[in-house]
Amino acid sequence: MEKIAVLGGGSWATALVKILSENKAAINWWLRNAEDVRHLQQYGHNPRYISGVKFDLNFVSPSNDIRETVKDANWVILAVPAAFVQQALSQLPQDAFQGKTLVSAIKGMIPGENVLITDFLEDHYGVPAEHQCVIAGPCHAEEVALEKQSYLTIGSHDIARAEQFCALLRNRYVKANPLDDIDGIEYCAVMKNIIALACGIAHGLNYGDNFQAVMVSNAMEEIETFLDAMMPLHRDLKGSAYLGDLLVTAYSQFSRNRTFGNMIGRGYTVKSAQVEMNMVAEGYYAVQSIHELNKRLKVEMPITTAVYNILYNGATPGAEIDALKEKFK
Ligand SMILES: NC(=O)c1ccc[n+]([C@@H]2O[C@H](COP(=O)([O-])OP(=O)(O)OC[C@H]3O[C@@H](n4cnc5c(N)ncnc54)[C@H](O)[C@@H]3O)[C@@H](O)[C@H]2O)c1
Ligand SMILES: O=P(O)(O)OC[C@H](O)CO
Repeated sequence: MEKIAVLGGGSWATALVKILSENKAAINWWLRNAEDVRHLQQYGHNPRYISGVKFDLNFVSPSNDIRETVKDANWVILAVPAAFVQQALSQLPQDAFQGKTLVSAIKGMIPGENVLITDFLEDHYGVPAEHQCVIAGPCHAEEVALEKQSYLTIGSHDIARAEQFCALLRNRYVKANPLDDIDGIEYCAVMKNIIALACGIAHGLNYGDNFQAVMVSNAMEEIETFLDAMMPLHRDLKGSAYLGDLLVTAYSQFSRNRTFGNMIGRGYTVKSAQVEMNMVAEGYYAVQSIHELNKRLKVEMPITTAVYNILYNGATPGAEIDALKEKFK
């Protein structure tokens, strides 16, 4: 039997534990909150996120001891927001992941270091690139809970390893496919969150679907320009791990980033939007990282720049979106 450690207590970790445990893998599940662990052990539900999902505790062992959770696992899935990765892993020794496959389910970068999660794991924990996978694709935890048809893409330099992980995920409502462009899909997942923030901001300012469609079309060009400058490769951005993920985030009622942007467009401060959400909009942190990286690349990224100016430079959302309106074709 596969032994899988899942790290994180939010919506996505909860959805992944549902998928994997229903396939009868043994899951050690680390949540930082001891109260949530006790609730899960007693009632079989995560009290905070997608709490309608009931777990079979014959397959799921919740714990708030991260060392124990990771110890015997051959797969370790990281599903905490990027901003809290360093804090979460700080209790682990540097060789904690030796001989294991690390799977990042995170769509974000390490703030300050401005590196992808896979690069962070290689640099700080010595996990070789070929021992890593990422989970990509347009998939909201809320729809997994409802068992709505979903598609995941598993990126890895080691395609056989990615295929092995796909096999652990596939079920009646989840299709999973391997892909070797691990860095491309990781960067794209980071950038789509920034675009969803921009879509939310525009919506909050009362722009409609016509404008959003043009925003998303321009965003695809912005993502392509950035990826080509950062890591040139012939890739088909029409694939669901790229365009599909952008679309679900930009349009879905479940999107954290769009919701956060919408509040900013309606006049909330960053702090009040964060307090009201209870969930983490990765794009808030990502825009700072991408802005920093682009100081070196110097490619044209008008949407990213507008979101950065609004969130970090005190620019007025109305003025920034008005400026974009003139640039878009
Ligand atoms: N939710 C989805 O549908 C979905 C889908 C694909 C990928 N992801 C990615 O999964 C990752 C996890 O996001 P999520 O949606 O599960 O989170 P979430 O927004 O549902 O929940 C927030 C999480 O952040 C944790 N948290 C909040 N403040 C913290 C702090 N100060 N220190 C440590 N942890 C703190 C909470 O405990 C909780 O686990 C993100 O990178 C996200 O982009 C999410
Ligand atoms: O759509 P968001 O902003 O909730 O982000 C979650 C996932 O990345 C969707 O694939």
